[in-house]
Amino acid sequence: MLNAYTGTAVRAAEKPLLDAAQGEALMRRAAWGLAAWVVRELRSRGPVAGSTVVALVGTGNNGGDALWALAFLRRRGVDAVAVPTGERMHEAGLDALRRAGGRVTDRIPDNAVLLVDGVLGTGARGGWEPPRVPKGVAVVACDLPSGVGADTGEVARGVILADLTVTFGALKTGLVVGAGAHAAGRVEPVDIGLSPYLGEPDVSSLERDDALAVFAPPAWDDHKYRRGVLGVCAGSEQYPGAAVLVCSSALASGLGMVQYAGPQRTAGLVLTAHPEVVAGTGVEGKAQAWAAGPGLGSDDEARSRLTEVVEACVDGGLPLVLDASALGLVTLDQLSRLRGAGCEVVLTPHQGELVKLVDRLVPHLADGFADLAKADPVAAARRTAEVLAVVVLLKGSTTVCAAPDGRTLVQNEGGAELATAGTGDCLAGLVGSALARSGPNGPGATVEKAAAAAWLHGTAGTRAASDGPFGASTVPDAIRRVLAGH
Ligand SMILES: NC(=O)C1=CN([C@@H]2O[C@H](COP(=O)(O)OP(=O)(O)OC[C@H]3O[C@@H](n4cnc5c(N)ncnc54)[C@H](OP(=O)(O)O)[C@@H]3O)[C@@H](O)[C@H]2O)[C@@H](O)CC1
Ligand SMILES: Nc1ncnc2c1ncn2[C@@H]1O[C@H](COP(=O)(O)OP(=O)(O)O)[C@@H](O)[C@H]1O
Repeated sequence: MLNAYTGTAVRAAEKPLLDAAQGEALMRRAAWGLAAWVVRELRSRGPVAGSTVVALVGTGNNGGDALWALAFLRRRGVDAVAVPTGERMHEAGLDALRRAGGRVTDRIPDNAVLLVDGVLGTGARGGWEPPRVPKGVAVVACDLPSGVGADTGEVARGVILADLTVTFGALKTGLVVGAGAHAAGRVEPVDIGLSPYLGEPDVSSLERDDALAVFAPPAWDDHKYRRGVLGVCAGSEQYPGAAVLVCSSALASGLGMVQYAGPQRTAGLVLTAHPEVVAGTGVEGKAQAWAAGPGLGSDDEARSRLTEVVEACVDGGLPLVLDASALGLVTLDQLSRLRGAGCEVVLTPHQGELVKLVDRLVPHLADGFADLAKADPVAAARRTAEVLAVVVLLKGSTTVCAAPDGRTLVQNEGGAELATAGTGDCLAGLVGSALARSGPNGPGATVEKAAAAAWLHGTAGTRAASDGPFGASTVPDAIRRVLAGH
């Protein structure tokens, strides 16, 4: 599990150390870590000594880190060049650079092989206008790419995309969410001794082992009902394929059984693709969790199919994931009855569906909510989860999974290749599978099961993309490969 903290929290954690006159020591530790990563980057591209490294240096402590790092690099024989972006530079850092034999110029030298972005860090207010960075120059951001909001990942205006971000004290939320995560590239944290002062993380991310624990292989004495039975209520005359995608993904994740409830023609398609699915028109059976919504449509039949599933979950205290059409049909009364029955409930909207859901079910939050969902998806998912008292999995370039108590997991495994019709149906099948496998009383918080599904889905998407462009029907096979360790 990786933990990330808001920039505000990291600054608060620095405070006791700054009050104890440890500021310069912290900065030198940070700069030493940055310089070490720059050396590794240089080495992977060619010789270290004699290569030109330029740093864009802002007016604050972020610039100070960059100047100290340049001074350390100069001692390794690097041609270390500072380019100031403001009226002043950190005094001690500049002094260190000068003493080490580095130089200050007003433009990026043509022979620079690596650029350190040391303009703005956690003290940034808004964005800036970056200069043009020559092609082929590696970019290493100091603490975070300048212009990325450390608390949210919002990019205000102007940012230089980094190949690597070396971040100090702790991962920042802004480096693992949305545009900030994209701008940061690979992220390497450097320990500067803040851990005792950090408190609870703002958001966390599941790593491979955490996610695979949720999708663990069967125990030697398991039987099919112990491995989990997922009920699927998806697909319609208009969108029959959704039913197949949900069932295929659930099966690929290794369940004991998938039970399908839907009209005959759709059931026929499901059975043609997967004869092992137990299909019927109603919800009777042995389902231990339900996935409802993909391709259901919005007519009376869709509404009554969803109602049937909700009632089955309320009666049995079963977990339920609601996706796509179900997000436009579910009522506040149904959600409250599910909660009352102790059911685990996960809603899986994308940004547009979340805004509509809030408009319809939580009108008092609706004002400005569309802007919030765009700028700060973590806050938007959290607020909705809290008000509706369910887990919200908000889809997008970052998948945000928020629990009603505020616990939030963010996953970034998938790339934009997943933005193709039907991949959300696959994700619904995986969330359903995670809920069914551990059963209603099984271990692991609901939000972790949702995040594990997002991890598997994103990793499968990346796996599928490595073979070229793909459609959603390829995702189940990629899920199997990921679980097989290929
Ligand atoms: N505290 C420590 O000892 C440690 C701190 N550490 C490092 O310090 C970083 C935080 O440093 P920080 O607080 O000095 O803020 P920073 O991010 O450099 O930016 C603020 C400066 O930029 C300016 N400015 C703001 N917005 C702007 C804009 N849009 N466009 C242009 N200018 C803008 C603003 O100037 P002002 O406008 O206020 O005059 C101010 O001077 C942190 O990320 C980490 O790298 C580590 O070394 C560990 C030890
Ligand atoms: N730019 C992106 N980067 C990474 N993943 C993305 C991106 N865009 C969409 N996705 C993922 O693709 C899936 C699309 O789901 P959804 O919008 O419900 O599609 P559909 O309804 O067609 O199945 C989600 O899991 C989402 O997180």
